[in-house]
Amino acid sequence: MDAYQNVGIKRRLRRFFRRDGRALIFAMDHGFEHGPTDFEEHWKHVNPRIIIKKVMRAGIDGVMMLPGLARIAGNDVKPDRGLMIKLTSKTNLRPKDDQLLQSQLGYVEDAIKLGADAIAATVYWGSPQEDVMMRQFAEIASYAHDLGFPVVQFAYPRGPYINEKYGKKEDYRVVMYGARAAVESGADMIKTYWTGSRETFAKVVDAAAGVPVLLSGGAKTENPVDFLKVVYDVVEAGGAGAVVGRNIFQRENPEPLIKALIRIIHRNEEPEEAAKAEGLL
Ligand SMILES: O=C(COP(=O)(O)O)[C@@H](O)[C@H](O)[C@H](O)COP(=O)(O)O
Repeated sequence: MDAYQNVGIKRRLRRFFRRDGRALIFAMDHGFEHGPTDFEEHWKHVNPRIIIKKVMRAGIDGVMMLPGLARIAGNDVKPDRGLMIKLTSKTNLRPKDDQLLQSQLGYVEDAIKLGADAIAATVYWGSPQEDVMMRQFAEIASYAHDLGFPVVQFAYPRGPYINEKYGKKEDYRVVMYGARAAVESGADMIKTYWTGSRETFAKVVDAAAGVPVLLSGGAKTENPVDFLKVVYDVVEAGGAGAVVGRNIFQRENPEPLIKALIRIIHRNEEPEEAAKAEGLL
């Protein structure tokens, strides 16, 4: 028999992942991490209740938010979809030297009170502050697991040594190192960067040894098909889907893009085919 908390972890993960083991999750932490200017393209989306209603209608599998935003809009996330609460963050206002640290801004209890189905935290692997984020993650994961909650790691390699040795943080060797570090530190789901090709992303997936790896969306692409192609390659590489912010909320009407992403992630449709079906081409 499973321990009680293992049942809780499995049940809660199912609110994000469909039977195919894949998920499309909407990210809405940009007002804090990047600043409200991220919403200026479509200013009404700065209101989480407006954009979350749109993504729900389009069929998104889950939503990720910081605790205070979940207080405002968590209830708009339908009960059969996953609510992920992230407990660490940083503002863009910090001095440059402190940008490589994510600080804890809430507690596991807060996420539980808010109805979370999963609890997330970032680790910048390779940062001079890596030790602080490892400890934060360990404390959050240990407590959340005890209470039956899955833990998501935003496993982002970032730091001076990485740039020196690998040239860029998206080099697959360092992305797969971050994914592996996430697995070995106890993550149940991993969010990380695109490595630029299907072949290299497949190595990241292998390094994660069965823990689902989701793409971190990145900046909005002018042509939506370009983004669909990346997500297609992610799932072809064995990735478990995507966590997407700007490519959704920086479009006035994000519903066709979300529906096209769902076709790719859950129905294995090709990018152009999915784009045509949703009127994007
Ligand atoms: O991880 C984040 C920020 O990463 P960043 O420091 O901008 O590389 C989150 O703010 C976002 O949730 C994540 O980037 C997903 O949103 P998009 O990249 O798709 O906008």
